[in-house]
Amino acid sequence: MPKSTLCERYGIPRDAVITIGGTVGVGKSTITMALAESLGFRTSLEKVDSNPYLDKFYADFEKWSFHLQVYFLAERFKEQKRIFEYGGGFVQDRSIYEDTGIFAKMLFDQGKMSQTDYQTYTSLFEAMVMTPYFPHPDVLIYLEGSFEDVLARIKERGRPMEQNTDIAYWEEMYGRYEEWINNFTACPVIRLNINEYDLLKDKGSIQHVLEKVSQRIGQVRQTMRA
Ligand SMILES: Nc1ncnc2c1ncn2[C@@H]1O[C@H](COP(=O)(O)OP(=O)(O)O)[C@@H](O)[C@H]1O
Ligand SMILES: Nc1ncnc2c1ncn2[C@H]1C[C@H](O)[C@@H](COP(=O)(O)O)O1
Repeated sequence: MPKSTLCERYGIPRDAVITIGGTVGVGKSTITMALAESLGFRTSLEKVDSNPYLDKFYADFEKWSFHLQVYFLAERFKEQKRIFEYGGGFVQDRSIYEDTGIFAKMLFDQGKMSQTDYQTYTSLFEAMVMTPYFPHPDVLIYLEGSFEDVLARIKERGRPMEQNTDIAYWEEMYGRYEEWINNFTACPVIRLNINEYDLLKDKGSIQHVLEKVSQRIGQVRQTMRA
């Protein structure tokens, strides 16, 4: 079936922006690519291999936290601009809200980023959000699973810098993600448990995700009409 027909069948606008959120290793990149492929959308992926600070950051959080956050912010800003200029039709791997609400805040709270650096970072973020390039996504698909499953995926993926990171870092992040999503209101949310689909064993399980997106977009439209 042509991809445009799939969008029509599921009532997903061709200019929609679908953002995938969730903790490290939960499966964001995998579902981003599958969803974009099935809808004929573009992807906005996090580039890990070309990140000049990530390895250094994992080796010394205090020294590199500010550099890394500014780098991620700049990369996400460029991606937001690209999405805006194409007029949507994107699946985005991680939201900018997670950079600020999870990572930067956690580093500051843990004393791994100074107050001055955190303030500079926050004011940069606020200035960026005020530009036209930051419309809210149409929907955020939040991936959730047990901590044990997420940890197993991080191990299986095997990025060396992540293997050497203390388990407490992932545990703290996992807890913060739960709290963050419970209070998230910037756009409609779909909570998707990672046991509800398995794109590695069954590519067709993307249909289940499409149905959920379709239902949520339908609900939003109904609320707007009422
Ligand atoms: N349904 C699945 N079952 C088992 N492993 C999965 C599944 N989806 C993704 N993975 C694996 O989990 C690891 C992390 O996935 P990835 O998409 O890179 O996560 P993220 O982008 O959230 O960090 C990868 O090794 C990936 O192949
Ligand atoms: N804003 C961030 N601060 C610190 N580390 C970050 C940030 N965004 C992503 N990361 C790290 C976490 C992982 O090691 C890689 C890629 O993230 P993933 O969830 O695997 O796509 O970058």
